[in-house]
Amino acid sequence: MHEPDPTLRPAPQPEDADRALRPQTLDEFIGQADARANLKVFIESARRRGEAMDHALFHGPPGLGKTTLAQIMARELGVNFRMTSGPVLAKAGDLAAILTNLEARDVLFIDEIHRLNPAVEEVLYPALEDFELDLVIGEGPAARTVRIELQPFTLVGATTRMGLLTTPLRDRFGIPTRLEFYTEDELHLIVTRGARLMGAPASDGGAREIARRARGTPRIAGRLLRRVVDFAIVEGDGTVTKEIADRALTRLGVDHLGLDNADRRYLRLIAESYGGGPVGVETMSAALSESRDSLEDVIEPYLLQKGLIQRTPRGRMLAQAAWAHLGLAEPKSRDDLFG
Ligand SMILES: Nc1ncnc2c1ncn2[C@@H]1O[C@H](COP(=O)(O)OP(=O)(O)OP(=O)(O)O)[C@@H](O)[C@H]1O
Ligand SMILES: [Mg+2]
Repeated sequence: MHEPDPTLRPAPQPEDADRALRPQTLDEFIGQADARANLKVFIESARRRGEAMDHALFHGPPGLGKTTLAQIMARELGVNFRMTSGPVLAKAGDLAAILTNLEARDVLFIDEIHRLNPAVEEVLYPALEDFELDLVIGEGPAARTVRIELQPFTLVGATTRMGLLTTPLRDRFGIPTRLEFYTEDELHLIVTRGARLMGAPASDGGAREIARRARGTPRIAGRLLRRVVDFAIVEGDGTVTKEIADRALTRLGVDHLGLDNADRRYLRLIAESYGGGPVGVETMSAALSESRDSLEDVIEPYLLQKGLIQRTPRGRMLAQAAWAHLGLAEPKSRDDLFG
């Protein structure tokens, strides 16, 4: 048995219900059809060859299933799942301790891999390519390098910010996979399955209302479902109907497009303070007291996907659909003003 490693944090502890809703196999996993079909082939091939699967990188907005997919991969490969994250690995030795404890073909999951310390990242390169570690032992004139052979393993990296990965790191992943927002139909299936697992009856219309307003994101769908079930139990007969879902989501500040208060504040700032833009992301970040990262990772991807904003070289601009959604009149175009 290995010593428990302090830098290996346990999987984050979401609400129990969240864990219960997590799909356990690739077949149970709904959506991401392309990614899933490809992974199935790579997993099956690695199994037949009896080798470690090639390293995989999952990127995309939060809550789309990166961690879930990594866990499923380990399960389907029939190997251990070890989990850590970029910011937790402070020193090269932290990573070395984890790597030397891996068993053959294990899956090592590194969340937020774009936040790896450069010194730690250096250690990772030869580990990924040749399953070797070069460690410096001792200091000063007595220092020497020892090479340690590792068991072949599969690194699964996850990031919300592909652009922040260094090129050498990105190039070492044989299987880069981009996760996309889910369609309303896919979320409908996810909500229906979730309601069944929670033992909460949901009408087709109720499940669809939640799906429509879940921002294309299974994690949000699960969260909204739990809140709607609360309302159904207290203010209805326990069934998730379209009416209960609509009432609950409106009370929670989730509008018909699935936008919440933070999304609307973002749009209103561009509309009301900057005449529709363009406005730079740093300015937005200061005005909203939100970190630039959370604007770029969490808020903007969905607004872009919905065609509510545009990114231009001079900053963010409101699209026509956003004015309509906010119920505001679009100002006359600058051509009209100056023409
Ligand atoms: N395809 C899916 N079907 C059903 N539920 C899903 C699916 N994908 C994700 N979920 C659920 O959504 C939640 C979030 O998934 P997960 O933690 O894997 O997202 P993530 O991409 O790792 O997010 P983050 O970037 O924030 O770490 C989990 O509770 C999981 O049960
Ligand atoms: Mg995750």
